[in-house]
Amino acid sequence: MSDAETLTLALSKGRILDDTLPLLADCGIRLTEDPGRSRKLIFDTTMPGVRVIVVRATDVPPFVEHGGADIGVAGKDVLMEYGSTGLYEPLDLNIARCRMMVAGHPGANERPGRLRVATKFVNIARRYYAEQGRQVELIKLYGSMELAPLVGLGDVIVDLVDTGNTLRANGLEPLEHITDISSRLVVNKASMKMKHRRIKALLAQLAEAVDARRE
Ligand SMILES: Nc1ncnc2c1ncn2[C@@H]1O[C@H](COP(=O)(O)OP(=O)(O)OP(=O)(O)O)[C@@H](O)[C@H]1O
Ligand SMILES: O=P(O)(O)OC[C@H]1O[C@H](OP(=O)(O)OP(=O)(O)O)[C@H](O)[C@@H]1O
Repeated sequence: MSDAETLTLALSKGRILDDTLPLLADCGIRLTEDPGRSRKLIFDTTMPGVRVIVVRATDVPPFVEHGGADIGVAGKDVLMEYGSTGLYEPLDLNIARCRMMVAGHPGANERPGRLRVATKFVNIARRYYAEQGRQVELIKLYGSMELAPLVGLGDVIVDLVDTGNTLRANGLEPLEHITDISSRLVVNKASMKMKHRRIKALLAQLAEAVDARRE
């Protein structure tokens, strides 16, 4: 199959890969090697002309927007933080569901004056507090946000919460709900035109697989 007909799908290791592989399998697409056991970054699949690349979660939007992949799966958090309009986002895959929350010690968000907010989601936090008309100081972190309020690095955090176990284990509480999060299928705009027939068919299959799981 020529390159013009090959579909490249960008996934990220971890939750997205774990949750997307069963959906792809429902569409008859299986990786020919286990990505969990391989150091490879490009995987063939059982569907001719469909290959999967494995990138960091935050790298899925730039890979898809700039043509390194035709299609990708990314969390809404990652897409909101990325902030570009250069991607189509045609399908909510309803996987990796969680909530973007403000969290901290009880009442930490009610502290008067400029709130210090530790987060890896600085763009989302900036927009959220701008809408609230609240002055904040943002402290950019790359992980383990829950640690910040425990050691006095910021008053609150903006982070993802699912079961609430991580917050509880660290004596913190969810304080404000910012938005619900799930993973979305994103498509390169040029690929949508050039490979329309193949992408449309895959989208329809995935939409069906997502619906079947809701039932
Ligand atoms: N606790 C959670 N429950 C459900 N979904 C989650 C949870 N945490 C994150 N997610 C979703 O899964 C996506 C991928 O998260 P994952 O933890 O696998 O990667 P990451 O740690 O953000 O990536 P990286 O290690 O490259 O920084 C997130 O962007 C988010 O949409
Ligand atoms: O409410 P819970 O079910 O406890 O989930 C919330 C945790 O999940 C995510 O971290 P993740 O597990 O991805 O680890 P990370 O810090 O390595 O990103 C998020 O950043 C929280 O720490």
